[in-house]
Amino acid sequence: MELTPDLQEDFDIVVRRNPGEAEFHQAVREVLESLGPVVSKRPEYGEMGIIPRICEPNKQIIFKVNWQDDRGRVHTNRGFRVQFNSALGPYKGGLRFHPSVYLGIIKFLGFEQIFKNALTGMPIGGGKGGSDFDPKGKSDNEIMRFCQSFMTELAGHIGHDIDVPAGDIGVGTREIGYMFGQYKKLTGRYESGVLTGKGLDWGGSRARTEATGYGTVFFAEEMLKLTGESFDGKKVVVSGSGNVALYALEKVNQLGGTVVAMSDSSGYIVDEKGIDLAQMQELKETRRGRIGEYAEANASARFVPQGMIWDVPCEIALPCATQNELNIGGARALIANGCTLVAEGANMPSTPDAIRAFRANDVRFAPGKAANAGGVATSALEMQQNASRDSWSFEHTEERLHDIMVGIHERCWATAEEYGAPGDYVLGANIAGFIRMADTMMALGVI
Ligand SMILES: NC(=O)c1ccc[n+]([C@@H]2O[C@H](COP(=O)([O-])OP(=O)(O)OC[C@H]3O[C@@H](n4cnc5c(N)ncnc54)[C@H](O)[C@@H]3O)[C@@H](O)[C@H]2O)c1
Repeated sequence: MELTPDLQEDFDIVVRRNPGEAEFHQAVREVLESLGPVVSKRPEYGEMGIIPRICEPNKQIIFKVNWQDDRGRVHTNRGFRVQFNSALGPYKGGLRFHPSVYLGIIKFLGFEQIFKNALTGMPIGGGKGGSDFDPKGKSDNEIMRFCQSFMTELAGHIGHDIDVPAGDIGVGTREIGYMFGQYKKLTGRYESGVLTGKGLDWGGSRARTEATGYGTVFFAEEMLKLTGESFDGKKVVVSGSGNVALYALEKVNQLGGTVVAMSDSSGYIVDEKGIDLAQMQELKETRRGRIGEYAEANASARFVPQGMIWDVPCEIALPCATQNELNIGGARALIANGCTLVAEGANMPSTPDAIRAFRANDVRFAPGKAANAGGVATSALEMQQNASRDSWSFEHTEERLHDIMVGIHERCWATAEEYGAPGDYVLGANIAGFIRMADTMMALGVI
């Protein structure tokens, strides 16, 4: 899609200033493509330089992380924290440990995060961090030593009123625990609100583990309701088998749908009988095994080591693994097999040409910054519980999450309609998130 000349100029500056950061350019372009109608309606945003200010992170911190493996060998990784925008509250966003991590990945995720957090309506700014450390195959002690060393470098930059990291790919409750322990030791303070995704015994929130996957399904449920449909009896494909994917599976099951395929980076499994949650949790959360083992244990399932999970016929697709995992080939396969709804549990899993194909073929499409916002929203609920030294029930927290997702859906839907693009959740999410941030930045002055 073409950009208006002013937005093109803003985008050219982003590309020039951040060379080689393809994912960051992709995330910025996708947002700018939606903003044409807003900046022409509200020229004051242009006069106050809101867009260039939003595209430039407040701070980008890069640090060295040395650690020793179980045989005493020394390794050096790189750590990142990008504090993108704090107009609406302390920086908030996860930490990713994966060998593909470099500054461009963290910036794309941080940029997405500021719009997502704005959309939730909660008092949280946007940030993201991580490391090129590969947790795969590491012992528990190696993970602990890495997390401690990472936090030794990060601790001086975060705090419950400054920046509150959480989990993402490769970072779950175990890693948050080791990092929280090290932060406590370094600072001498029990500052519960400095990290979210904590264990329930030490300040975590019920339903946080489930929140991103549940929230994605709640969002898709709202989309279905508009045409009088539900998950009941629907065939669903969920990519990934990590935190987001597992709890999307659980909620789809609860709503009467059947998840027939899931994946990890080694391939995918198909089980027309429906994938069993308890077995998958045991395999992925407890044993941390490879997905092919599920097919070895279940006669009704088969493992496909190569190829594309999107070839599996389904009515609903929930990409919940990683960025750019659903390309034009995947989109064409989904469309040809009759898929009518795609909701992103992962961040930016669909490539721009895949999204264009969904639009052109009337496939309802929910972008991650709206559909997966339940995770960060529940992190904000965890911060609320920490601040009041309270602990809510699972039911209460899930109900809050559900209400938040219904609210985000409504906001995206109404905004898309207001700007003349009914049903365009990409445009609705980008504009609704942008306006809340832009108005706040105007109110706070040029700082
Ligand atoms: N955890 C959260 O609360 C949260 C919130 C919002 C968005 N997200 C996004 O959801 C996605 C998944 O995060 P997660 O927390 O479930 O992480 P996770 O580490 O628990 O799981 C990641 C999953 O993706 C799979 N995967 C990674 N690279 C892959 C590849 N190249 N091909 C196929 N599968 C691959 C892994 O095997 C694993 O199953 C990410 O895009 C993340 O940014 C997570």
